[in-house]
Amino acid sequence: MMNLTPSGFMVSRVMREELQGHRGLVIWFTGLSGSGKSTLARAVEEKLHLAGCRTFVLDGDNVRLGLCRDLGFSTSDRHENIRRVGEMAKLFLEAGVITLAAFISPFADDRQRVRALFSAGDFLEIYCNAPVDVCEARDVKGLYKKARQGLIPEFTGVSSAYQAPVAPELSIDTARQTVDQSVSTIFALLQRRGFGSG
Ligand SMILES: Nc1ncnc2c1ncn2[C@@H]1O[C@H](COP(=O)(O)OS(=O)(=O)O)[C@@H](OP(=O)(O)O)[C@H]1O
Ligand SMILES: Nc1ncnc2c1ncn2[C@@H]1O[C@H](COP(=O)(O)OP(=O)(O)O)[C@@H](O)[C@H]1O
Repeated sequence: MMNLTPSGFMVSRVMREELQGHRGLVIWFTGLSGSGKSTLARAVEEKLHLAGCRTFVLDGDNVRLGLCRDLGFSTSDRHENIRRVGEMAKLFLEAGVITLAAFISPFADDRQRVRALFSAGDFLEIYCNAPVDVCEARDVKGLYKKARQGLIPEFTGVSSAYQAPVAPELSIDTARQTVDQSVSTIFALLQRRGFGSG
């Protein structure tokens, strides 16, 4: 394409991980608006941080105010949003960080392309599974109400599709579980993968 040569640096991912004492990881939360992605990403991050891990949360709302401020919610803009976030998560992984990405990421092919950026074991997909009526009843930001009034076009679950993951590493029923139960379920998986002390 262009005349680009990736640089080799003196400090590798493995050297960073050895210095800090744990591996990097990408934990990707997908689900409807209000399904619990941000809540769980924040809670898991806090617990990992207190256990001495280097962490960072990438979240739809904050990324869309900066890096992706030029993007809206059309299918092609969501596609570009998830592509950029996937690439950013890859950079964070090289930096050795445990990255918690919380994006609706409604389309299966976009999520698959993100997954393909990573080696097995470096990427965990967590489906925050709650029916749209539960998310709508929560209406954390009042967006469902606006979407039903026709004030927000292409709103996921109302006027834009959400394709549920078929084989995520974890599917969490956030409609039935408490936040604490969901955090424990995630930590059980992380501990099986050698992360955190619980
Ligand atoms: N049309 C439409 N559809 C869905 N969501 C909308 C829309 N307009 C604004 N918002 C707000 O944007 C947040 C979702 O951004 P994402 O980057 O996660 O979306 S996507 O993955 O590109 O589909 C989403 O945040 P969460 O509620 O945390 O999911 C909303 O606050
Ligand atoms: N098991 C659970 N996991 C995550 N959130 C839950 C759970 N049970 C109830 N909730 C509530 O659901 C809401 C989810 O909102 P939020 O995390 O902003 O969702 P999202 O980031 O997916 O839009 C919060 O008010 C949270 O307290």
